[in-house]
Amino acid sequence: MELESVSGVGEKTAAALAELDDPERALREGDVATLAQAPGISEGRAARIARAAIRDEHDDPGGWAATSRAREIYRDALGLIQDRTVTDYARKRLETIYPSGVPERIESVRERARAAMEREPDDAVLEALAGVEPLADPSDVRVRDRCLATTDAERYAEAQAAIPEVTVEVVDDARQLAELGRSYATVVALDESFAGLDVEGDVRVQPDALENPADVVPERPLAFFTRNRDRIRAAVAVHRVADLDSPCDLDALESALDRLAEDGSVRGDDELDRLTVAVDDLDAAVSTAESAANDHLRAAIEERDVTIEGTDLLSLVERGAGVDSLLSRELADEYDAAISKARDRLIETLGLTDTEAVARRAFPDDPTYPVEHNEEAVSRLREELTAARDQRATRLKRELADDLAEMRGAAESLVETALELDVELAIARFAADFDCTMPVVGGVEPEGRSASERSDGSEPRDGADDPGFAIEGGRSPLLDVPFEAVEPVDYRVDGVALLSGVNSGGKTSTLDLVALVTTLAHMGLPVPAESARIGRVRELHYHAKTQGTLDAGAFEATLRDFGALVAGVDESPEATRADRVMVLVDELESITEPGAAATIVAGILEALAERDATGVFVSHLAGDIIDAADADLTVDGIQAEGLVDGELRVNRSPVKGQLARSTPELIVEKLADDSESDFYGDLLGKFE
Ligand SMILES: Nc1ncnc2c1ncn2[C@@H]1O[C@H](COP(=O)(O)OP(=O)(O)OP(=O)(O)O)[C@@H](O)[C@H]1O
Repeated sequence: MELESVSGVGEKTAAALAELDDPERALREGDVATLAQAPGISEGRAARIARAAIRDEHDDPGGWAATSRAREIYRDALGLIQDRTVTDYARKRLETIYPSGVPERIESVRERARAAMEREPDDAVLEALAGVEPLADPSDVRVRDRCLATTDAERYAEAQAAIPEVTVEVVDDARQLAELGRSYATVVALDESFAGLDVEGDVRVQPDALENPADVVPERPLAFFTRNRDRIRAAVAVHRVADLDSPCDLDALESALDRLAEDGSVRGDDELDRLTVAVDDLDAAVSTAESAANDHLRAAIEERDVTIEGTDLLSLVERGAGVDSLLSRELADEYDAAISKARDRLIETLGLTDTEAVARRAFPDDPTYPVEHNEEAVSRLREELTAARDQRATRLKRELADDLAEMRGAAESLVETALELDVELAIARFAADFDCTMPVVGGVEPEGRSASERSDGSEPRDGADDPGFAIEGGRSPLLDVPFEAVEPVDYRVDGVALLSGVNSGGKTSTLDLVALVTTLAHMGLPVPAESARIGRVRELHYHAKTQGTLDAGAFEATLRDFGALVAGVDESPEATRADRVMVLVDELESITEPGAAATIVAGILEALAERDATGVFVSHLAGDIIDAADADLTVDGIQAEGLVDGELRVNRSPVKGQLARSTPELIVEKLADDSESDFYGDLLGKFE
């Protein structure tokens, strides 16, 4: 896929995306989280790019939500599902689900949503999901205990490029190589010419080392697991609690991860632990052993009566000799015992085995008082212990890297499956929380079968493929009352209809419900209704109520919008199904004075009705609009069933073909019933 061929992706964005490991995959799969890792690409932009890529794939012109209110309803619908995600990934991933008029696109999401609705959202799974995140790139690895060596300048550059984690040294000869052997725990010589060379330390001759970098630096493959250890573990936990099929032996993966410490080292190896402690505690152990020797020697000297002949004393004083020679003569045995104690103590404290001989040299044979360790021997011991520690650590890393290497693909798929499960569970919870069902969209049944292609010979559902919509038991989660208190609404419209109703009867809420159900249906998602049939449309135009009368300029602009809308539908006189639009308008009359408004709304409705559009226009002027219209217009009404304790009791489902009585009329009627006076009766008569 050419990155620049994605709509809206210019040269700069394409360059940013190209920095990703596999931008084509991320685009194809709508992986917003990965796209957002490209430099300078925000999450919002990443979601737009992913949507554009999906649109391109489906030849989808976009722009289904054609007005700002329609886009708000889409955001609200998406928000309801996003609120039910656990991971940030799923939240962003859902951004790639958008309303579309393209049947293949709708069906591909519906397929997924159907599978999602089969899932049981379980608290334990949600808890486990909390630790899952998309896999991150490991940070750069730097290894200091190993080096590569070569005599060849070209090979040097090659080595630097192939294994940048270690230092590459140029050597002239075996002597220089041997020197390196003393500075590094392991030296890998790249030249064949060194084969058979016998030098001290861990110096290997491996001419093919650059072909297998993981062998030299097992830290490289391990870095992926070190960086992502906790995420992979969480994904394993998700697979266990959700009882998902796993691509590898989860126990083996977990136990391998258990061996990996947070800093990338291998843990749980007694020998490595011993060597690590020995290096760390060496100075302290030497000084304790030294003190023990001195304590022994001091006690011995204190207890001892030393007889010294006069001539000896004289010679000592004359020669200015120290007491050492006296010590060696008189206390040789005691000194030996003290030194031996110090050596044993050092070996025992550090648990030394292979390096015992060097450790013994840390305390000299020649008697001195106080006893002093031999710094050179201690340094040598430190070097040997450090090299042994590092060599063991590398060997263990190599073994662990080998074990884990074959599980990398499985680990990646575990994390991906867990994250995608979160997307599905969010849809499942949305569907469960709001009693949703899969709607019939554009004649395609909930289970994905087209009404016109029934292979089992059964009759298609009546009117499944018709324009308009029919919602039964629709309950909008966007209402300002708790969902349990939302009264179900039945509403069906074929063509265009005026919706009248008492004040606060729920006209705007009904439009919102129709917009929400239509939007969700075109996203390929379940809808909050007992059942719903939605005619497929190319665009949704939802115009919210304007606050107050518009000035001349704004009024003209609004009229132009409607003019363009009508003209847009008009462009395809053979209005095929794919060209249909849905228009929802709330109290357009508020833009200007009532008389003119009724005439304008009537004109727009007539034009839309002629063009096979689906439309609902909420209006308090429904009666005047019908009068102003030349054609027959349908008017539905949200009726008050009466006044109870000064409150209107409303039937929230619009009654087809009935102009709703207004609130003032209902109040006058109540007063006429209650009062003796003829005034109210006469007033009531004027409403007819
Ligand atoms: N289906 C419903 N179930 C429960 N409450 C509802 C329902 N529909 C509407 N309501 C309640 O009625 C209130 C008024 O609804 P809405 O604003 O839709 O009425 P309206 O007819 O458009 O009012 P207006 O006459 O001001 O245009 C809502 O805020 C909500 O509290």
